[in-house]
Amino acid sequence: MTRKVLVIGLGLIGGSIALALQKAPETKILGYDMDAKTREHAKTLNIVHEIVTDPKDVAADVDVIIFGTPVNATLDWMEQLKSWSLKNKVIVTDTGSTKKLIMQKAGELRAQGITFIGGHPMAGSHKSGVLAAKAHLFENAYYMLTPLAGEEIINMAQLESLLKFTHAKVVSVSAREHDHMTAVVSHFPHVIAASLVHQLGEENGEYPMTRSLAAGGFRDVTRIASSNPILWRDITLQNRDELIAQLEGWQSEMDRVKELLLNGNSDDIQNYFAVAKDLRDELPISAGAMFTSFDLYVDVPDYPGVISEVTGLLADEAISITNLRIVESREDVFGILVISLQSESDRERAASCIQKRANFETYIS
Ligand SMILES: NC(=O)C1=CN([C@@H]2O[C@H](COP(=O)(O)OP(=O)(O)OC[C@H]3O[C@@H](n4cnc5c(N)ncnc54)[C@H](O)[C@@H]3O)[C@@H](O)[C@H]2O)C=CC1
Ligand SMILES: O=C(O)C(=O)Cc1ccc(O)cc1
Repeated sequence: MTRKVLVIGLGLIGGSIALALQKAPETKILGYDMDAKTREHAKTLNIVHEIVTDPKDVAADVDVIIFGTPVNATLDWMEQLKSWSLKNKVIVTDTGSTKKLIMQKAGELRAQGITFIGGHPMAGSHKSGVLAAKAHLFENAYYMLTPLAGEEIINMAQLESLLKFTHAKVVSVSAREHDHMTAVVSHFPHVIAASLVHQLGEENGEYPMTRSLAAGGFRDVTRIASSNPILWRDITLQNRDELIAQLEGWQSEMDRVKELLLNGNSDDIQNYFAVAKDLRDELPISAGAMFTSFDLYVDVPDYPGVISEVTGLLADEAISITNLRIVESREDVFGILVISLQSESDRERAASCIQKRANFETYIS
């Protein structure tokens, strides 16, 4: 019997899950996204087997529902789910970065006989959207599940047997533990990254050259400030309490640093950095594909020689390419050429060259 999986929200995470789960035997992946362009891309790129126009219409026929939506949208969908007709044994899960409010809502679903097991793959990137989706995104990364207390073993086993096709390491934690730990290693660092960029922005008036000097270190610690603002608005709102606690901890840490600076004791200052270095160097090398290449997506018409035409244009302008792949090219639809470049500025130059000289549409996902 074919198992049917419905993925709602086909961006970076939903798209990647859909691609990974296509490897599960006898499994049909249906997908929905509220954005028409995303639906179109998901279809063209074979991210799912079938696109649906309204999830409610197919819900009664699916075995697993997975939300790949921003966490506030997931809460809205969970509310709507209460009025849908569903299979008795349906398993509903999500991929959201926060769990406390989602698992509260899961309790309401359980009261109506619907099984919801929270999920959160700990891999991703600052990129968003369906064009960034990759089948191997979750390989070797942790994938946290947050079952409600007393969740039936059979439901957990079924979900885990599906998720094994992501090749992630599945672990179960409580929603409270989840939101605390992710605040420390993920949510709060995003706030700090954004705040550093704001601080740089304030230099613009008096020292406009500062931003041109922002090199490796600044870029490393602020990469995640380029993430999707809607995603991070929702995560921040849902994990506010933990974030406020982190912020208070950070403020005392900054007071400690201020004290070190005021005292000006060189041993103490060196020791501050030495302890941090040891802790950082001892961090387990955690997997999970984090993408830092500068990819440019180009809609190319399907005619012979089109790829060499594009690469020729870039060569003319001395723009180096680090990788090139073509994702799906079917009769009468555009193929999408993914060109990896060495830097943001190379990507900008490549985009403007291709748009101007070939008149092909480009995206940076
Ligand atoms: N970006 C990351 O690295 C990671 C994100 N997550 C979580 O995964 C979820 C998805 O994030 P991404 O894939 O990164 O975001 P994304 O922005 O790449 O994709 C979200 C998709 O959901 C669609 N969408 C938004 N609201 C919708 C709605 N009401 N109904 C249907 N579709 C809707 C958007 O059109 C978009 O295609 C979020 O809950 C996020 O917290 C989890 C792990 C890593
Ligand atoms: O790009 C990065 O380093 C990330 O931090 C990606 C990420 C974003 C959100 C998550 O819930 C988990 C991982």
